[in-house]
Amino acid sequence: MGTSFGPVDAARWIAVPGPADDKYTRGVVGLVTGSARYPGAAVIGVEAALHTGVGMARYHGAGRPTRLVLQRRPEAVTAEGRVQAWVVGSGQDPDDLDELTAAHRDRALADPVPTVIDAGALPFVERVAGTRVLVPHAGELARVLGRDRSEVLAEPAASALDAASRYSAVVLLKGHTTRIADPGGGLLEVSAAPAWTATAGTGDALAGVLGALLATHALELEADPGCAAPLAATATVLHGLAAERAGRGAPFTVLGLCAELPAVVRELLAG
Ligand SMILES: NC(=O)C1=CN([C@@H]2O[C@H](COP(=O)(O)OP(=O)(O)OC[C@H]3O[C@@H](n4cnc5c(N)ncnc54)[C@H](O)[C@@H]3O)[C@@H](O)[C@H]2O)[C@@H](O)CC1
Ligand SMILES: Nc1ncnc2c1ncn2[C@@H]1O[C@H](COP(=O)(O)OP(=O)(O)O)[C@@H](O)[C@H]1O
Repeated sequence: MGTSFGPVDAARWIAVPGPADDKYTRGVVGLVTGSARYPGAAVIGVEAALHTGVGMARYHGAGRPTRLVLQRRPEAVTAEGRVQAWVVGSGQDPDDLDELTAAHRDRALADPVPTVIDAGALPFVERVAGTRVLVPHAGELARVLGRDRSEVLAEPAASALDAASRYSAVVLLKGHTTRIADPGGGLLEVSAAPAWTATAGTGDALAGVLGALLATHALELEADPGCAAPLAATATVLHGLAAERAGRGAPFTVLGLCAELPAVVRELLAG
């Protein structure tokens, strides 16, 4: 039904910095992820974004996730400032979120730049001012559509397309085959990841990879918001190939997946 999207396609969507670039022209991604309940999701998203390649990652959240992010990645910037893309909602429960994080979330959702909307931010999709990229798993998409999870699993492509049309969004429905639906009815399919990828936290990493790709393609997205769909497919390819490299037919950890991202980028650029 959809168009298959693979490594050759993905290689076209990796921004390579040139001699005239600085950290700001490369692109800054902002993350409002994690919470007291799920602090690790904050660390994973930042780790994934930095390993995908970005000029800067800004992180905004509560005290504990912020400390953990800085402990792992001192290069993360916690001061507020402009970003070219946001990642919002991984590791958050909208019914159990502190006021500071909720305020950061609401500011990010109102910023008219491309925004990755994950997990706890999905209920707020209609508030998102910029180009919307939803990254639900089947259970989350079911809640977004008001359907049963079994219905989404039975008709994944149609479900993703429905949500894309309803919310004028790119919808990346995660799974062994990941479907990327756009509001115009386009559908891309990516099957790059081993089934070992079904482990807690890999979705948080995917959101970070995608945030980095959106931030480093700000000019392309401004000229054509439709670029969000191939960029979402590219994130899925990078993530799947990094999972394959991290596990090589065996289990792996999410930080191990993130550590493989630069090698995957190198391989794709080498052709
Ligand atoms: N390290 C971290 O901080 C992580 C944080 N995460 C965050 O955790 C939050 C919740 O994500 P979920 O995808 O779990 O949320 P969901 O609410 O989509 O999934 C929970 C549902 O899974 C089912 N379920 C739970 N335990 C089960 C079991 N043992 N066997 C069968 N079914 C079971 C139940 O139906 C439950 O309602 C999100 O904000 C997500 O981003 C996850 O990404 C995991 C890693
Ligand atoms: N059977 C599978 N084969 C390959 N990849 C999978 C499989 N199941 C899940 N994945 C991938 O693992 C990731 C899981 O994301 P998600 O469900 O959001 O987990 P979490 O919220 O724990 O981070 C997604 O990238 C998804 O595409």
